[in-house]
Amino acid sequence: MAGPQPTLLELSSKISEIARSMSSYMETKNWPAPSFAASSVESYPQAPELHSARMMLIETLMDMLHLAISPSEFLFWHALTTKHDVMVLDVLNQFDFFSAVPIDGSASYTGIAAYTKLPESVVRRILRQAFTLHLFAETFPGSGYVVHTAATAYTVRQPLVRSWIALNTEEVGKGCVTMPEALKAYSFGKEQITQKPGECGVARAFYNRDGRPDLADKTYYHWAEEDGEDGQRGWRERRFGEAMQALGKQNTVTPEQILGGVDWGALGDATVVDVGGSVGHLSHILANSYPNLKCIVQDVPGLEPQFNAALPAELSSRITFKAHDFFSPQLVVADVYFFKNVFLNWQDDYAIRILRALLPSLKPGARIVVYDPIMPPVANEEGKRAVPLPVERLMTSMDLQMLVVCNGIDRTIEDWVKLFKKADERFCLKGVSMPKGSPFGLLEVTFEHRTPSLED
Ligand SMILES: C[S@@+](CC[C@H](N)C(=O)[O-])C[C@H]1O[C@@H](n2cnc3c(N)ncnc32)[C@H](O)[C@@H]1O
Repeated sequence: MAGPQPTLLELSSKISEIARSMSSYMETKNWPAPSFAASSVESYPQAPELHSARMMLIETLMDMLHLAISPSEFLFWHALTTKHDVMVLDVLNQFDFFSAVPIDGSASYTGIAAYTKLPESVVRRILRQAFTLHLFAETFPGSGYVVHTAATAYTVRQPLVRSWIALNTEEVGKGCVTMPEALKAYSFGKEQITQKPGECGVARAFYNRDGRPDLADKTYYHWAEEDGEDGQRGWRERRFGEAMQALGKQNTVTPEQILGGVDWGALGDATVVDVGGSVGHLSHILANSYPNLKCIVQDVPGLEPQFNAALPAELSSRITFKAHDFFSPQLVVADVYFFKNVFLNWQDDYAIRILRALLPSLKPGARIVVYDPIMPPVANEEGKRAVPLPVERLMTSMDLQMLVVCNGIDRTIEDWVKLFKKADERFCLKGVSMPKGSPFGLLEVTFEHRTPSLED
């Protein structure tokens, strides 16, 4: 890293300055600030100016923490602690420590051991590391009685987050461990990474351990759909659906940001196909905001019961579910095909197949709306970080999540332009809206259906 280096003192005064301005802003608006207590508010309010300040505060804190630890100790600490942080979260979740402690009271170690059916000695050791992450706490250090903190209380109030934790710790976490093995097997010494979903870290960990070529096209979704004994078949798929719902409930992204710059109202009585729409949470937002819209959620058949369970009665006449494989020709003629967080799962060969599968039903002027991460450039025109460090870190982690789970990718704007052109020259990128501070973008593409002329 060239150029002037920040000092601890400079960083600490920047931290105080931002913290002061955030606190006074919150006070003037009468907004309570989050605390460690179980009764704390769950998050900061959605105000763009507050969000920017918060990202800057986290960036500065991250820089200061790194400097305070020192370069050599950082490597030792990081390699030692982070995997145990993940393991501890996994154990808390799998053995349901969250229910073992009452939300408005405390539990003894003996009580937690009885509830979780784990030896008390291991309960104490797991919790001791958890406390260092503000996951549970003792009423006071050494009291022997454990209470919820704000973060663990969130799992009680929003239980779907537990499926998000499980997806990451139990499935993606194992895929991270086998990722180097997958890279050695399929990509080492090659110009490009393999495009095949069955050759990723998760495949190597679970369903294609021996690298069988006949399983190279098999995806995480196929595996999640079929895994499990008779009555339990599809449990991973259901849990994945819950994890997506939990992510959808995260209020860091507002419905306005998801719906972006598209003039949905101007569509009038239109049909929107929510392709790969999971249990329909995006369609709920759309149908709620625009009473003239009808939505058809298309996804794998196993998600239909969860779709039905999640569908609010007042929207049931306007949102329906249709099992559909998005690699097969699209059969529904619609005004808009909305793909939210779908293409990130697929390398270009597959993404192009998904786009081309739409062609049989695309009428002139039909729109394809894509909501997906848009990978920012590393640096802006001034040669500075293009996005704050915590946003950069979330983006790189999401990109690697795609790599590990399905050999997918988070694309830059240039990648998107190339992808649409390669899929079909008639796809025309009309606009991109990226809410400030958000890693996601909304791409609006129209299908310019030209009658071939003599020059063509
Ligand atoms: C990352 S999730 C996104 C879900 C939802 N759109 C959202 O934003 O929360 C990708 C979705 O694609 C679906 N999917 C995967 N393969 C599919 C296929 N071949 N045909 C249809 N849907 C598929 C999955 O079941 C899953 O719901």
